Amino acid sequence: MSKSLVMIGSGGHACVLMDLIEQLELPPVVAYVSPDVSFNNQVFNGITHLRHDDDISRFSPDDVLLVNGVGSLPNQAHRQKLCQFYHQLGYQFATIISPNSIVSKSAILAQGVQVMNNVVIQANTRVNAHTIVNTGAIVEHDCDIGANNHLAPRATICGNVTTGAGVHIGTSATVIQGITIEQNVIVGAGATVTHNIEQNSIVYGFRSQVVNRTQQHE
Ligand SMILES: CC(=O)SCCNC(=O)CCNC(=O)[C@H](O)C(C)(C)COP(=O)(O)OP(=O)(O)OC[C@H]1O[C@@H](n2cnc3c(N)ncnc32)[C@H](O)[C@@H]1OP(=O)(O)O
Repeated sequence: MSKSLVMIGSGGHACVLMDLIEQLELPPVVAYVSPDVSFNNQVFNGITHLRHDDDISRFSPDDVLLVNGVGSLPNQAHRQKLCQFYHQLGYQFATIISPNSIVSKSAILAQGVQVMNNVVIQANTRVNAHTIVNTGAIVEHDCDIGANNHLAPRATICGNVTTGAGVHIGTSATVIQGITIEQNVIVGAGATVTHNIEQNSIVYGFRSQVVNRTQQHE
């Protein structure tokens, strides 16, 4: 990666990405875009502050890559809209992979994917564009994770799971093997998903059922 970087956003997710960019010894972040005029965060000291999205035109798409530092929470489309806005202007996004993550050589990570610290992504898994695989998440083998997903901290995605676009897997949630989760689903924090989930659903909680194993196999 030889182009300089421009950070979109200046909140918590952007600060974590700034740490990773430093650890990875990537090219410098030459500017950040944030509407916040009273912003006072040491992480961005000395870096050009662009207050409006349109100010990006000070940098040619030929010279910079963008890093989407806007975090992702359920029911918030802001991050995705910004991606579309900048793509339409011809800008491309950097893919950031923490040096403290384990990513299989056979995994495929699309443009703009962000893999944070202590993530594991196993063999033959694909992660589509602009998805965040957040701190400590596990994505097992042969998964197909959709675009603009957020796998929140410590989410566990077992093997052969498919997710549609815009899915949020909440922190510490578990999806068992072979499940399909359709687009725009929210899996709540700590939930365990054992059935396929239809689009635009919210999944809460975990229902433990106790079945006598002897009777089960009679
Ligand atoms: C680096 C970072 O910090 S990344 C951030 C990671 N964060 C996450 O992944 C959070 C994911 N979000 C959640 O789990 C949310 O609670 C959601 C999206 C599932 C639900 O949000 P909302 O629809 O706003 O629900 P709301 O907060 O109004 O709660 C409604 C009820 O459901 C309960 N509830 C909410 N979330 C959950 C959950 N994950 N599991 C069980 N119950 C829940 C609430 O306690 C509340 O119950 P009550 O009426 O008895 O008090």
